[in-house]
Amino acid sequence: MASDSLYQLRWGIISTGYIATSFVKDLLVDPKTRDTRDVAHKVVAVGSRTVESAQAFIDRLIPENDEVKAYGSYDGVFADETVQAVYIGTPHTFHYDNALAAIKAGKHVLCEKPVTTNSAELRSLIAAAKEHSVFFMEAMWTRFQPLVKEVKKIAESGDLGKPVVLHADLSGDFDIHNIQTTHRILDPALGGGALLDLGPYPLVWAIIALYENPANNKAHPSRVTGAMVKTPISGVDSSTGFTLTFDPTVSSNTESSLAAQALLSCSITLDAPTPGVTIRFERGTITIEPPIYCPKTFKVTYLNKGVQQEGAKAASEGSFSKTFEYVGKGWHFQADEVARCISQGKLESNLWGHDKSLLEMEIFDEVRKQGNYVFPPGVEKVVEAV
Ligand SMILES: NC(=O)C1=CN([C@@H]2O[C@H](COP(=O)(O)OP(=O)(O)OC[C@H]3O[C@@H](n4cnc5c(N)ncnc54)[C@H](OP(=O)(O)O)[C@@H]3O)[C@@H](O)[C@H]2O)C=CC1
Ligand SMILES: O=C1OC[C@@H](O)[C@H](O)[C@H]1O
Repeated sequence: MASDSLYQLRWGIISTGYIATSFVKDLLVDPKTRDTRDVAHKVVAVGSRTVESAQAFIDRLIPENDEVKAYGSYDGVFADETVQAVYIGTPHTFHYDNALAAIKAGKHVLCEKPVTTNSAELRSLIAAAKEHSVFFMEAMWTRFQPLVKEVKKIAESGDLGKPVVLHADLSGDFDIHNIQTTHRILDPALGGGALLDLGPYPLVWAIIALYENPANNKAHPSRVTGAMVKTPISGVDSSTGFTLTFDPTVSSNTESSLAAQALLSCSITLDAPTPGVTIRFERGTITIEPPIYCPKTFKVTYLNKGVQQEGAKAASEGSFSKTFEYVGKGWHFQADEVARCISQGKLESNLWGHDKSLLEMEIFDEVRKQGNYVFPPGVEKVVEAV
């Protein structure tokens, strides 16, 4: 594709709940409002468990487009030849089956977080996507926020030194004493609890600031610890704390000089704290204001400590803050990445590739193991052979 031409991606939408609605509203925002000029989006089909719900979704969100097809099943969207890419917005425990069906139908896939319920399911999906030569990505929208690009630039410039400690929390009060136990946040059969729903966000910040730091050289954390508080209402985790330790290592395939820890937490009974993320470096601190999934404001404070050390760069004095604004809620940036990758024939994103989703799911497996959170039988469609 020539770089000055516009590539329009034709989407099929799976499910009609909260996140599918939010995503489609953002797909309909004019890409030029965010200075995106190379890609654009078109919704061509919507699949729901009932055709009435699919049609109501279209009437509500895309009333002026009478070419969008409504299907009373997800399979209808997978079989639709006009659909190039499928967006999956069902509860966690359906992601594996829905994504696999889409991949087998030859569709590119953007699947909500957490991409699967465990790492074995994800490995199976990655293998299927490669076999069918389709693009596959977890909808980790935070990674594509404009603020993240800027924070990474500062964090990796060397002015602040290396990162040492990262604190991140995403909590949200779901009023768990007054909602039904069949709500996806409480029901273990839907992968309920804080870790799988909110945990991806503190973790994505650890991946952005520590795992992706060039000094880490893509080494995995050498230790992961986790502990869970379970609610007696349904047995799912109401709060989870987990830590990742990155030790300097030299091995046959990696050499990392990063010595850092991430202290991460999430809760379904509390509001989000401020700041939501604190990244402490040798010579300064970056804080991120909530919501940490689509943050708009960060602050950098320079300590100017140790600048006399040989090789240390002199940092600026004091502190500064920066705020970002854009039209829409921020889900469109990941859609642009999907369209861009597909237009370039890529099967995964460089920014949020398969390795990062796999790291996420392996960490969640370990934290659930240490927290003794076992899903009901049948939830995990693929399990690792022991
Ligand atoms: N990226 C983000 O910011 C967010 C991501 N999410 C993620 O999106 C996923 C869905 O969350 P959310 O939109 O809040 O959930 P909702 O309950 O609002 O919507 C889920 C939809 O999935 C479909 N569905 C299929 N089977 C079932 C079932 N057995 N029970 C319930 N729904 C079913 C339904 O659509 P239909 O009837 O049309 O088939 C339903 O509307 C989760 O994995 C969550 O982690 C959620 C919120 C924000
Ligand atoms: O992804 C999410 O972000 C915001 C939360 O409120 C929601 O439950 C979660 O799924």
